[in-house]
Amino acid sequence: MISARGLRKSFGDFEAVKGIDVEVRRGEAFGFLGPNGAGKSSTMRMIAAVSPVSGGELRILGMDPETHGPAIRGRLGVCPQEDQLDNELNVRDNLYIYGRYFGIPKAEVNSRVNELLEFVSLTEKAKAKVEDLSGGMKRRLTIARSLVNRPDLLLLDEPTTGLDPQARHVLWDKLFRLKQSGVTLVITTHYMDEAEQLCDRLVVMDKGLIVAEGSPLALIREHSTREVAELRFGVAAEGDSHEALGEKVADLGERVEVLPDRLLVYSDDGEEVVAKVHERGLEPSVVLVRRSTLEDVFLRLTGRTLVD
Ligand SMILES: Nc1ncnc2c1ncn2[C@@H]1O[C@H](COP(=O)(O)OP(=O)(O)OP(=O)(O)O)[C@@H](O)[C@H]1O
Repeated sequence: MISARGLRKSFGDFEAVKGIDVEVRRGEAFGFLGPNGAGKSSTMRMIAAVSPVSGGELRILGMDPETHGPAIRGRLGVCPQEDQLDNELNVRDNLYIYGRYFGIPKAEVNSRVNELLEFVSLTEKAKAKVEDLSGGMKRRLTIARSLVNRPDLLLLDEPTTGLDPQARHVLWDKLFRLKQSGVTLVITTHYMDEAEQLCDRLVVMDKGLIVAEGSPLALIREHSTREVAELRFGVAAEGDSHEALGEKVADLGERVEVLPDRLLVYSDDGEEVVAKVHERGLEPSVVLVRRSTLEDVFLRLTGRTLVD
């Protein structure tokens, strides 16, 4: 569906995407995970055929975006980072106008709109004004709008940024069902839980480069341990700095990360780490044992957290 080789994007002297290779297969949910400024949106805009490629090779649905932009755009669904809905129109008309814009005949557009309203659970809001919708409803309407032309490939740029946890889960459910219906999804996100929930495969991007690639599970297995013990110490605990405390527990795991507010001890058995910490007379004020996530993978590969 998408094939990129040495893909680059420059803005003047600044290179936002520094030569990446990406292969997205039909029917999968593929993610670009990375912090703000990693180059995810710049990549997505090239894939959407709305921003020219600065270097390398890109094929979307087998076509070159430089020569086949309109043909590509006609077969894509694009859900941008910001909802660009028409506030003057009601919910239904937002979809209707878009369908007509794609040249779909009136009768067909009407049944398509009904179908989409049903799919995103907005049938009862069909006559509501866009400005009266919640953030989650607006996102769902934006997704419905991006599906008007029955795309094979749906591009979603940060689909749940700014939504509350419940609205995010509702949206994930809709995206999951779309994937089951055979639509290929390409998602950018800086939420590792979103990437873990939705993506079959993903690339981790940082500063315009791909730093890792694989399924969420494979990435975690390859770059982290099964569990992590998070230890927080009170102010001036033991009279030691975090670095010094990190030294004291360094041998308890495969590795230790010293963050400004906590220590992370990586081991396959977090409870055992905690027991040994106590045996050494150290008393963290907060202890949490959890499984490793993509956040740990990112930290391992870049030395930074995703929200830095
Ligand atoms: N039109 C532009 N002109 C100049 N610089 C740009 C432009 N668009 C993006 N950039 C820069 O390119 C870099 C990558 O931005 P991009 O939006 O692709 O990152 P991102 O990973 O999508 O982050 P975000 O989550 O903030 O959108 C950033 O440093 C950004 O400031």
